[in-house]
Amino acid sequence: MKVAIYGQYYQNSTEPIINDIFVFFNRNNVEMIIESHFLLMLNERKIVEKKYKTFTSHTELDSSFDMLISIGGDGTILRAATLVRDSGIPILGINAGRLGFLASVQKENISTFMQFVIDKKYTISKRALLSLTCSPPNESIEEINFAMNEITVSRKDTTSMITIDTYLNDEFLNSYWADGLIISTPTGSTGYSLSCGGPILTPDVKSLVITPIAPHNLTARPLVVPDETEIRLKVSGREENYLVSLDSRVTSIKNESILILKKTPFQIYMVEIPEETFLKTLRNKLLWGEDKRN
Ligand SMILES: NC(=O)c1ccc[n+]([C@@H]2O[C@H](COP(=O)([O-])OP(=O)(O)OC[C@H]3O[C@@H](n4cnc5c(N)ncnc54)[C@H](O)[C@@H]3O)[C@@H](O)[C@H]2O)c1
Ligand SMILES: Nc1ncnc2c1ncn2[C@@H]1O[C@H](COP(=O)(O)OP(=O)(O)OP(=O)(O)O)[C@@H](O)[C@H]1O
Repeated sequence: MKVAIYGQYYQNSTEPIINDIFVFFNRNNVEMIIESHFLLMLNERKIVEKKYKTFTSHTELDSSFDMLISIGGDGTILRAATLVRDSGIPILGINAGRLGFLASVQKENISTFMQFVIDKKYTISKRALLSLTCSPPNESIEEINFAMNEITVSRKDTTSMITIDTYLNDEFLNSYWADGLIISTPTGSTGYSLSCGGPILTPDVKSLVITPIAPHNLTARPLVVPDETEIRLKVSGREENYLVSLDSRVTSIKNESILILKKTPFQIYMVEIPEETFLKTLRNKLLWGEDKRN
Protein backbone atom coordinates (compact mmCIF):
# COMPACT_ATOMS: atom_id res chain seq x y z
CA MET A 1 0.00 0.00 0.00
CA LYS A 2 1.21 3.52 -0.84
CA VAL A 3 -0.14 6.70 0.79
CA ALA A 4 0.54 10.42 0.43
CA ILE A 5 0.72 12.42 3.67
CA TYR A 6 -0.24 16.11 3.71
CA GLY A 7 -0.49 18.84 6.35
CA GLN A 8 -0.22 22.63 6.32
CA TYR A 9 0.84 23.44 9.87
CA TYR A 10 3.03 22.23 12.66
CA GLN A 11 1.82 22.53 16.25
CA ASN A 12 2.68 20.69 19.46
CA SER A 13 -0.28 18.41 18.86
CA THR A 14 1.18 17.34 15.50
CA GLU A 15 3.89 15.18 17.08
CA PRO A 16 1.67 12.49 18.68
CA ILE A 17 -0.47 12.31 15.52
CA ILE A 18 2.57 11.85 13.30
CA ASN A 19 4.06 9.32 15.70
CA ASP A 20 0.87 7.25 15.72
CA ILE A 21 0.58 7.29 11.93
CA PHE A 22 4.25 6.64 11.18
CA VAL A 23 4.69 3.86 13.74
CA PHE A 24 1.55 2.11 12.51
CA PHE A 25 2.30 2.44 8.79
CA ASN A 26 5.96 1.47 9.15
CA ARG A 27 4.95 -1.62 11.14
CA ASN A 28 2.49 -2.56 8.39
CA ASN A 29 4.88 -1.88 5.48
CA VAL A 30 2.84 0.99 4.09
CA GLU A 31 4.93 3.24 1.83
CA MET A 32 4.56 6.92 2.80
CA ILE A 33 5.30 9.80 0.40
CA ILE A 34 5.17 13.12 2.25
CA GLU A 35 4.36 16.58 0.90
CA SER A 36 7.73 18.36 0.82
CA HIS A 37 6.85 21.52 2.86
CA PHE A 38 5.18 19.43 5.54
CA LEU A 39 8.18 17.08 5.74
CA LEU A 40 10.50 20.08 6.05
CA MET A 41 8.50 21.27 9.09
CA LEU A 42 8.66 17.80 10.63
CA ASN A 43 12.41 17.53 9.91
CA GLU A 44 13.13 20.96 11.41
CA ARG A 45 11.40 19.93 14.65
CA LYS A 46 13.15 16.56 14.53
CA ILE A 47 9.76 14.77 14.58
CA VAL A 48 10.82 12.75 11.56
CA GLU A 49 14.48 11.92 10.96
CA LYS A 50 14.29 8.88 8.69
CA LYS A 51 14.49 9.65 4.93
CA TYR A 52 11.17 9.68 3.05
CA LYS A 53 10.23 10.30 -0.55
CA THR A 54 8.36 13.55 -1.12
CA PHE A 55 5.91 15.13 -3.55
CA THR A 56 5.46 18.83 -4.28
CA SER A 57 2.58 19.12 -6.70
CA HIS A 58 -0.55 17.42 -7.99
CA THR A 59 1.35 16.20 -11.06
CA GLU A 60 3.24 13.70 -8.88
CA LEU A 61 0.10 12.11 -7.42
CA ASP A 62 -0.74 9.32 -9.85
CA SER A 63 -2.84 6.19 -9.74
CA SER A 64 -0.11 4.27 -7.88
CA PHE A 65 -1.30 6.02 -4.66
CA ASP A 66 -4.01 4.28 -2.64
CA MET A 67 -4.92 7.29 -0.52
CA LEU A 68 -3.97 10.79 0.64
CA ILE A 69 -4.02 11.38 4.39
CA SER A 70 -4.71 14.99 5.35
CA ILE A 71 -3.65 16.03 8.86
CA GLY A 72 -5.39 19.23 9.96
CA GLY A 73 -8.83 20.82 9.88
CA ASP A 74 -11.38 21.43 7.14
CA GLY A 75 -9.14 24.08 5.55
CA THR A 76 -6.42 21.48 5.09
CA ILE A 77 -8.86 19.09 3.38
CA LEU A 78 -9.91 21.87 0.99
CA ARG A 79 -6.22 22.33 0.09
CA ALA A 80 -5.78 18.55 -0.19
CA ALA A 81 -8.58 18.51 -2.81
CA THR A 82 -6.48 20.87 -4.97
CA LEU A 83 -3.63 18.34 -4.76
CA VAL A 84 -5.57 15.22 -5.74
CA ARG A 85 -7.82 17.00 -8.31
CA ASP A 86 -9.16 14.51 -10.86
CA SER A 87 -6.73 11.70 -9.95
CA GLY A 88 -9.39 9.70 -8.09
CA ILE A 89 -7.08 9.27 -5.07
CA PRO A 90 -9.33 9.09 -2.00
CA ILE A 91 -8.72 11.58 0.85
CA LEU A 92 -8.85 10.59 4.52
CA GLY A 93 -8.96 13.56 6.89
CA ILE A 94 -7.53 13.29 10.39
CA ASN A 95 -8.95 16.14 12.40
CA ALA A 96 -6.19 18.04 14.20
CA GLY A 97 -8.26 21.21 14.02
CA ARG A 98 -11.35 22.56 15.74
CA LEU A 99 -14.61 21.86 13.93
CA GLY A 100 -13.52 19.09 11.57
CA PHE A 101 -16.65 18.63 9.50
CA LEU A 102 -14.77 17.24 6.53
CA ALA A 103 -11.78 15.91 8.46
CA SER A 104 -13.97 13.48 10.32
CA VAL A 105 -11.48 11.04 11.87
CA GLN A 106 -10.59 12.12 15.36
CA LYS A 107 -6.92 12.15 16.35
CA GLU A 108 -7.49 9.83 19.31
CA ASN A 109 -7.39 6.11 18.36
CA ILE A 110 -5.56 6.69 15.09
CA SER A 111 -4.27 3.12 14.99
CA THR A 112 -7.83 1.72 15.15
CA PHE A 113 -8.80 3.88 12.16
CA MET A 114 -5.63 3.03 10.25
CA GLN A 115 -6.36 -0.67 10.75
CA PHE A 116 -9.70 -0.07 8.97
CA VAL A 117 -7.70 1.53 6.14
CA ILE A 118 -5.31 -1.39 5.81
CA ASP A 119 -8.18 -3.91 5.96
CA LYS A 120 -10.03 -1.78 3.36
CA LYS A 121 -13.01 -1.54 5.72
CA TYR A 122 -14.13 1.84 4.52
CA THR A 123 -16.52 3.32 2.01
CA ILE A 124 -16.04 6.18 -0.44
CA SER A 125 -18.24 9.25 -0.28
CA LYS A 126 -18.13 10.93 -3.70
CA ARG A 127 -18.22 14.72 -3.55
CA ALA A 128 -19.40 16.87 -6.46
CA LEU A 129 -17.36 20.01 -7.16
CA LEU A 130 -18.12 23.31 -8.89
CA SER A 131 -16.00 24.79 -11.67
CA LEU A 132 -15.72 28.44 -12.64
CA THR A 133 -14.92 30.07 -15.96
CA CYS A 134 -14.62 33.79 -16.28
CA SER A 135 -14.99 35.95 -19.36
CA PRO A 136 -12.73 37.85 -19.95
CA PRO A 137 -10.36 35.18 -18.58
CA ASN A 138 -8.75 35.67 -15.17
CA GLU A 139 -5.31 34.14 -14.66
CA SER A 140 -5.60 33.41 -10.95
CA ILE A 141 -8.79 31.41 -11.50
CA GLU A 142 -7.41 29.40 -14.40
CA GLU A 143 -4.76 27.69 -12.26
CA ILE A 144 -7.27 26.01 -9.89
CA ASN A 145 -10.74 26.69 -11.25
CA PHE A 146 -12.82 24.47 -8.97
CA ALA A 147 -14.22 24.45 -5.44
CA MET A 148 -15.29 21.65 -3.14
CA ASN A 149 -17.38 23.81 -0.76
CA GLU A 150 -18.61 26.82 -2.67
CA ILE A 151 -17.98 29.65 -5.09
CA THR A 152 -18.89 33.03 -3.62
CA VAL A 153 -19.09 36.52 -5.11
CA SER A 154 -18.98 39.37 -2.61
CA ARG A 155 -18.51 43.11 -2.33
CA LYS A 156 -15.00 44.58 -2.11
CA ASP A 157 -13.60 47.83 -0.65
CA THR A 158 -17.08 49.15 0.09
CA THR A 159 -20.08 48.81 2.35
CA SER A 160 -22.27 49.34 -0.70
CA MET A 161 -24.16 46.26 -1.90
CA ILE A 162 -23.53 44.58 -5.21
CA THR A 163 -26.14 43.51 -7.74
CA ILE A 164 -25.82 39.96 -8.99
CA ASP A 165 -27.77 39.13 -12.16
CA THR A 166 -28.32 35.39 -12.05
CA TYR A 167 -29.34 33.05 -14.88
CA LEU A 168 -30.03 29.31 -14.68
CA ASN A 169 -29.48 27.48 -17.98
CA ASP A 170 -29.79 30.85 -19.75
CA GLU A 171 -33.12 31.66 -18.09
CA PHE A 172 -33.16 34.78 -15.90
CA LEU A 173 -33.64 33.95 -12.19
CA ASN A 174 -33.15 37.16 -10.22
CA SER A 175 -31.01 40.23 -9.60
CA TYR A 176 -29.85 39.86 -6.04
CA TRP A 177 -29.12 43.10 -4.16
CA ALA A 178 -26.88 41.77 -1.45
CA ASP A 179 -23.44 41.61 0.17
CA GLY A 180 -22.82 38.58 -2.01
CA LEU A 181 -24.07 35.27 -3.35
CA ILE A 182 -22.92 31.76 -2.45
CA ILE A 183 -23.24 28.83 -4.84
CA SER A 184 -22.64 25.79 -2.69
CA THR A 185 -22.11 22.10 -3.34
CA PRO A 186 -23.70 19.57 -0.95
CA THR A 187 -20.32 19.37 0.84
CA GLY A 188 -20.24 23.15 1.29
CA SER A 189 -23.84 23.29 2.52
CA THR A 190 -22.62 22.96 6.13
CA GLY A 191 -20.08 25.78 5.65
CA TYR A 192 -20.64 29.43 4.64
CA SER A 193 -24.05 28.74 3.08
CA LEU A 194 -25.39 27.33 6.37
CA SER A 195 -24.24 30.49 8.19
CA CYS A 196 -26.35 32.51 5.74
CA GLY A 197 -29.49 30.46 6.30
CA GLY A 198 -29.00 27.80 3.61
CA PRO A 199 -30.24 24.22 4.02
CA ILE A 200 -28.02 21.25 4.85
CA LEU A 201 -27.71 18.71 2.02
CA THR A 202 -26.35 15.22 2.58
CA PRO A 203 -23.21 14.70 0.44
CA ASP A 204 -24.90 12.36 -2.06
CA VAL A 205 -27.71 14.78 -3.02
CA LYS A 206 -27.41 15.85 -6.65
CA SER A 207 -28.10 19.55 -6.13
CA LEU A 208 -26.52 22.95 -5.64
CA VAL A 209 -27.65 25.67 -3.25
CA ILE A 210 -27.84 29.35 -4.22
CA THR A 211 -27.72 31.36 -1.00
CA PRO A 212 -27.71 35.18 -0.92
CA ILE A 213 -25.58 36.93 1.73
CA ALA A 214 -27.69 39.52 3.54
CA PRO A 215 -30.02 40.26 0.58
CA HIS A 216 -31.85 43.56 0.63
CA ASN A 217 -34.63 42.09 -1.47
CA LEU A 218 -36.17 40.66 1.69
CA THR A 219 -38.03 37.93 -0.16
CA ALA A 220 -34.82 36.39 -1.58
CA ARG A 221 -34.37 32.94 -0.08
CA PRO A 222 -31.86 30.08 -0.51
CA LEU A 223 -32.74 28.05 -3.59
CA VAL A 224 -31.88 24.41 -4.31
CA VAL A 225 -31.30 23.57 -8.01
CA PRO A 226 -30.23 20.37 -9.83
CA ASP A 227 -26.45 20.03 -9.99
CA GLU A 228 -26.62 19.82 -13.80
CA THR A 229 -27.67 23.48 -13.90
CA GLU A 230 -25.33 25.95 -15.57
CA ILE A 231 -25.33 29.09 -13.46
CA ARG A 232 -24.35 32.42 -15.04
CA LEU A 233 -23.59 35.51 -12.94
CA LYS A 234 -22.92 39.13 -13.82
CA VAL A 235 -22.04 41.51 -11.00
CA SER A 236 -22.35 45.29 -10.95
CA GLY A 237 -21.82 47.80 -8.16
CA ARG A 238 -20.30 51.13 -7.09
CA GLU A 239 -16.70 49.81 -7.05
CA GLU A 240 -14.95 48.58 -10.18
CA ASN A 241 -14.18 45.14 -8.80
CA TYR A 242 -15.70 42.51 -6.57
CA LEU A 243 -14.36 39.40 -4.90
CA VAL A 244 -14.74 35.82 -6.02
CA SER A 245 -13.78 33.02 -3.70
CA LEU A 246 -13.35 29.35 -4.48
CA ASP A 247 -13.30 27.72 -1.02
CA SER A 248 -10.38 29.47 0.77
CA ARG A 249 -8.91 31.10 -2.34
CA VAL A 250 -9.90 34.68 -3.18
CA THR A 251 -9.40 36.82 -6.26
CA SER A 252 -10.60 40.19 -7.53
CA ILE A 253 -12.76 40.36 -10.67
CA LYS A 254 -13.84 43.32 -12.81
CA ASN A 255 -17.53 44.22 -12.76
CA GLU A 256 -19.54 43.09 -15.75
CA SER A 257 -17.35 39.99 -16.26
CA ILE A 258 -19.39 36.89 -17.01
CA LEU A 259 -19.00 33.98 -14.58
CA ILE A 260 -20.14 30.49 -15.56
CA LEU A 261 -20.47 27.89 -12.80
CA LYS A 262 -20.93 24.20 -13.57
CA LYS A 263 -20.43 20.84 -11.90
CA THR A 264 -16.94 19.49 -12.69
CA PRO A 265 -16.66 16.26 -14.72
CA PHE A 266 -14.69 14.68 -11.83
CA GLN A 267 -15.46 14.15 -8.15
CA ILE A 268 -13.41 14.08 -4.96
CA TYR A 269 -13.47 10.75 -3.14
CA MET A 270 -13.64 11.10 0.64
CA VAL A 271 -12.85 8.04 2.74
CA GLU A 272 -15.60 7.25 5.24
CA ILE A 273 -14.62 5.01 8.13
CA PRO A 274 -17.53 2.83 9.41
CA GLU A 275 -18.09 4.66 12.70
CA GLU A 276 -17.40 8.17 11.38
CA THR A 277 -20.30 8.77 9.00
CA PHE A 278 -21.62 12.13 7.78
CA LEU A 279 -24.76 11.75 9.90
CA LYS A 280 -22.70 11.09 13.02
CA THR A 281 -20.55 14.15 12.26
CA LEU A 282 -23.72 16.21 11.78
CA ARG A 283 -25.19 15.09 15.12
CA ASN A 284 -21.93 15.70 16.97
CA LYS A 285 -20.94 19.03 15.45
CA LEU A 286 -24.43 20.54 15.57
CA LEU A 287 -24.97 19.18 19.10
CA TRP A 288 -28.27 17.55 18.12
CA GLY A 289 -27.93 14.96 20.88
CA GLU A 290 -27.68 17.62 23.60
CA ASP A 291 -31.44 18.15 23.90
CA LYS A 292 -32.36 16.58 27.25
CA ARG A 293 -35.41 14.90 25.66
CA ASN A 294 -33.17 12.69 23.47
N1 LIG B 1 -19.47 33.04 7.89
C1 LIG B 1 -19.05 31.81 7.61
O1 LIG B 1 -19.57 30.80 8.07
C2 LIG B 1 -17.92 31.66 6.65
C3 LIG B 1 -17.31 32.75 6.06
C4 LIG B 1 -16.28 32.51 5.16
C5 LIG B 1 -15.88 31.20 4.85
N2 LIG B 1 -16.50 30.17 5.46
C6 LIG B 1 -16.15 28.79 5.13
O2 LIG B 1 -14.76 28.60 5.27
C7 LIG B 1 -14.29 27.82 4.20
C8 LIG B 1 -12.83 28.07 4.01
O3 LIG B 1 -12.15 27.52 5.12
P1 LIG B 1 -10.85 28.18 5.75
O4 LIG B 1 -10.19 27.18 6.63
O5 LIG B 1 -10.05 28.80 4.65
O6 LIG B 1 -11.45 29.39 6.58
P2 LIG B 1 -11.54 29.60 8.18
O7 LIG B 1 -10.22 29.37 8.80
O8 LIG B 1 -12.22 30.93 8.40
O9 LIG B 1 -12.50 28.44 8.64
C9 LIG B 1 -13.85 28.48 8.38
C10 LIG B 1 -14.64 27.49 9.23
O10 LIG B 1 -15.53 26.82 8.33
C11 LIG B 1 -15.51 25.44 8.62
N3 LIG B 1 -15.81 24.68 7.39
C12 LIG B 1 -15.11 24.66 6.23
N4 LIG B 1 -15.72 23.82 5.36
C13 LIG B 1 -16.81 23.33 5.99
C14 LIG B 1 -17.83 22.42 5.61
N5 LIG B 1 -17.89 21.88 4.41
N6 LIG B 1 -18.79 22.12 6.53
C15 LIG B 1 -18.76 22.67 7.76
N7 LIG B 1 -17.84 23.55 8.16
C16 LIG B 1 -16.87 23.88 7.29
C17 LIG B 1 -14.13 25.16 9.14
O11 LIG B 1 -14.12 24.02 9.97
C18 LIG B 1 -13.81 26.41 9.93
O12 LIG B 1 -14.22 26.28 11.27
C19 LIG B 1 -15.12 28.26 3.03
O13 LIG B 1 -15.16 27.29 2.01
C20 LIG B 1 -16.47 28.52 3.68
O14 LIG B 1 -17.35 27.40 3.62
C21 LIG B 1 -17.49 30.37 6.34
N1 LIG C 1 -0.81 19.36 11.09
C1 LIG C 1 -1.42 19.86 12.16
N2 LIG C 1 -1.02 19.52 13.40
C2 LIG C 1 -1.63 20.01 14.49
N3 LIG C 1 -2.62 20.89 14.48
C3 LIG C 1 -3.08 21.27 13.28
C4 LIG C 1 -2.51 20.78 12.07
N4 LIG C 1 -3.17 21.31 11.03
C5 LIG C 1 -4.12 22.10 11.57
N5 LIG C 1 -4.06 22.09 12.92
C6 LIG C 1 -4.92 22.85 13.84
O1 LIG C 1 -6.17 23.06 13.23
C7 LIG C 1 -6.42 24.45 13.03
C8 LIG C 1 -7.23 24.63 11.79
O2 LIG C 1 -6.67 24.00 10.68
P1 LIG C 1 -7.25 24.22 9.25
O3 LIG C 1 -6.90 25.58 8.73
O4 LIG C 1 -6.84 23.04 8.43
O5 LIG C 1 -8.80 24.09 9.48
P2 LIG C 1 -10.02 25.12 9.57
O6 LIG C 1 -10.55 25.37 8.21
O7 LIG C 1 -9.66 26.29 10.40
O8 LIG C 1 -11.08 24.16 10.22
P3 LIG C 1 -11.40 23.67 11.67
O9 LIG C 1 -12.39 24.64 12.23
O10 LIG C 1 -11.98 22.32 11.38
O11 LIG C 1 -10.16 23.58 12.47
C9 LIG C 1 -5.04 25.07 13.01
O12 LIG C 1 -5.02 26.42 13.38
C10 LIG C 1 -4.37 24.22 14.07
O13 LIG C 1 -4.78 24.60 15.36
